[in-house]
Amino acid sequence: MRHISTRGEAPAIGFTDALLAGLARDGGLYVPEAYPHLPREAIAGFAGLSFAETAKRVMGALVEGEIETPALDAMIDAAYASFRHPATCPLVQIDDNLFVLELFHGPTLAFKDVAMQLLGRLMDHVLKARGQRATIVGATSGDTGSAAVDAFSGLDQVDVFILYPHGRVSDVQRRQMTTVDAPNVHAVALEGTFDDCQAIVKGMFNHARFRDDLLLSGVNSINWARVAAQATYYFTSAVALGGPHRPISYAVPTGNFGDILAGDIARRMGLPVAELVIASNANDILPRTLETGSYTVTGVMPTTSPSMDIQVSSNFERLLFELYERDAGAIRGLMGGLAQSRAFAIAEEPLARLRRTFSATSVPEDVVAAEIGRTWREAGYLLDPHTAIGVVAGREGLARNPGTPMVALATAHPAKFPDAVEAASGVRPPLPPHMADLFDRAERFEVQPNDQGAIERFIRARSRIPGARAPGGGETGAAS
Ligand SMILES: Cc1ncc(COP(=O)(O)O)c(C=O)c1O
Ligand SMILES: N[C@@H](CCOP(=O)(O)O)C(=O)O
Repeated sequence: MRHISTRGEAPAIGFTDALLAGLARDGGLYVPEAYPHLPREAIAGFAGLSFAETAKRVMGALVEGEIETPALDAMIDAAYASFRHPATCPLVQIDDNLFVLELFHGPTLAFKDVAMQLLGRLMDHVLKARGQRATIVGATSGDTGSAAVDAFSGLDQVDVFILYPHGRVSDVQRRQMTTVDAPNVHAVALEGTFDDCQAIVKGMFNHARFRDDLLLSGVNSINWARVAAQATYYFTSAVALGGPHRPISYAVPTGNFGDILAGDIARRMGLPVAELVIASNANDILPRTLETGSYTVTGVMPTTSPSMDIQVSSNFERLLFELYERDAGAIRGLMGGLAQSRAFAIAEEPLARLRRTFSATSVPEDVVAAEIGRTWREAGYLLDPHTAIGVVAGREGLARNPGTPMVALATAHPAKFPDAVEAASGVRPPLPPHMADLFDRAERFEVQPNDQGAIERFIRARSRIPGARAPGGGETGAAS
């Protein structure tokens, strides 16, 4: 299967090339030329399968033979063996027809592990087979970075540079990134926001000389393999609740639009999904876009759900590509507008499609805290602030459609955000035993200015790729 760029000006490539490429060379994001379709009977046949067995079928369809099946299956088995729950991603019922899908049983306690544990193995496998090295760059508001550090630390083929917004991630998130003593891992505290980190990462991909010298690769959800690997849990949860014989709804705490896009991918692959609800915190660019048709970037507001303190939702571009019926020229126009004036307007028909297939809500801080308290009192279940936003949105969705089961994605373990959880519920969630000494470990990170040139010099100086330490020429790339 070939993968094409949403901007239409990069060559079509296979799955493994898309895996290593991250961002396409025209600045766009890769998507498959056509989504593989899983027949209803095949999805029904997932009933009773383990998470890993389901992943083999879902990822098998998306990888489509580009990696030999025994090798892919072994990597999937190893990835999900790292989870600390026998069901990998269990469902827990917290109210009538309302379920949370716990995605946080992986090594770093957030949903990112589901894809990242597999991505690390896939990249290592492909790089070794090709005899190549890579420099992985990532932007994080806290969770992608910790998951990437865990998945890639100590690997010979890669150096990892993670940019996070200085002072804007939780202490647990920061320490997960800064206390890993592996020479190939570099945690960079950027003096800026997550959007600034993401803009620099995209800018480095758009700087051809730097990208080529450093053999750049990405682990954010701009990487097609990341979002593809997240589709599995929509299948496992839907089938557990009676799918595909009845549609299931999902409320998804959303920032960069990767997790909810994975639900849309599952739907395009044939899974009956009733509603996909975008659940935002006070950084409400997506609910505003659905309401007004105008995608307008404003300043980022710090909240108790810092991983969702995002204004530029990268993966929305993949959805726009579908809403505009794969008109890459139209996407180039919209993204040009975004780069120039921090805004674009969605045309009437694509907007109508967007409103038919998604709904959205923005949850204020006091409501997040109230939901954590309510769910603890009524169900004895402790939500992290991100998950609480999904639960609020899920309750709203259930009020619209009480007969359809609603799954709120539990994207992080409450112990990652103990201060907010304690303030809202009176309970301080402890870290699980494998992380109990996190606050005793020494930290290692470097503060850097919000400047792409400075970050490129920082990376070159620490690269283990022969020749990459020499300063490169050429213009610095832009973020769009
Ligand atoms: C805990 C948590 N919840 C929700 C999100 C939002 O997910 P996405 O960026 O895929 O929309 C993130 C960050 O990505 C996160 O770390
Ligand atoms: N919330 C994320 C932001 C990056 O998202 P990604 O899914 O594109 O990697 C984080 O925790 O880093």
